[in-house]
Amino acid sequence: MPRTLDSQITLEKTPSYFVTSEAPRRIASMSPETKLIVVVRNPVTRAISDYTQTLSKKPDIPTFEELAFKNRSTGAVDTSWNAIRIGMYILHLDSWLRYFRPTQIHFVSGERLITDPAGEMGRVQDFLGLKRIITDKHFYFNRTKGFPCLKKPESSSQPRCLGKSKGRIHVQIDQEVIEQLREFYRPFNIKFYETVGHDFRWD
Ligand SMILES: Nc1ncnc2c1ncn2[C@@H]1O[C@H](COP(=O)(O)OS(=O)(=O)O)[C@@H](OP(=O)(O)O)[C@H]1O
Repeated sequence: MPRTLDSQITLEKTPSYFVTSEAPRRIASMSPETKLIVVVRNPVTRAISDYTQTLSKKPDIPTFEELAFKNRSTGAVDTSWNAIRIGMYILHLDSWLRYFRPTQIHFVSGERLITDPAGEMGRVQDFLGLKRIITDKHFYFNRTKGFPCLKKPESSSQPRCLGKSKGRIHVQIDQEVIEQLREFYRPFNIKFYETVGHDFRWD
């Protein structure tokens, strides 16, 4: 990590930290007062998004249904498949809570990050103890992209949207499969809401 002045904070982003079992201990031993930010979205949508991304790189993989279930007729979900396992947020959170206080962890709603980016960024800034500099005026909704974009990032006078790999069209999944996965995730989601004290309304 780079050194910082007292007036600065260092931000580092690695999506896999949250689901890496050794990460909490290592980060806590480096800096126990670290603040952690995790973006979470409906785990069913997350799994489909994850699969869509993998499929775009490896078109020959089995279908989503084949990977998601150990046994489709009994509805036994394959929790060893990463796309499924990552969305069992409460299991991962439990490992972090062995090393960090709940107040050190902030969860961003992936859904609200799209519908209300300024609101979500406002809460992130509050969590980091920063003045609310990023507000509504920094975002606009780009109809072509179908997502909010930044009006003017610091380094440029041009508007900036996220790249093509963010916000791609998901593969179509049978409604029945979606329902089975919703059922599967419900108890994990409920425990997660109780632990973080916020209902993300995925159920
Ligand atoms: N403003 C804006 N523009 C584009 N995309 C946005 C935005 N805000 C959130 N999202 C959602 O971010 C999802 C991709 O983020 P990931 O964390 O999955 O990306 S990655 O794993 O680092 O590739 C991506 O998921 P998919 O829609 O499933 O592709 C988006 O829904």
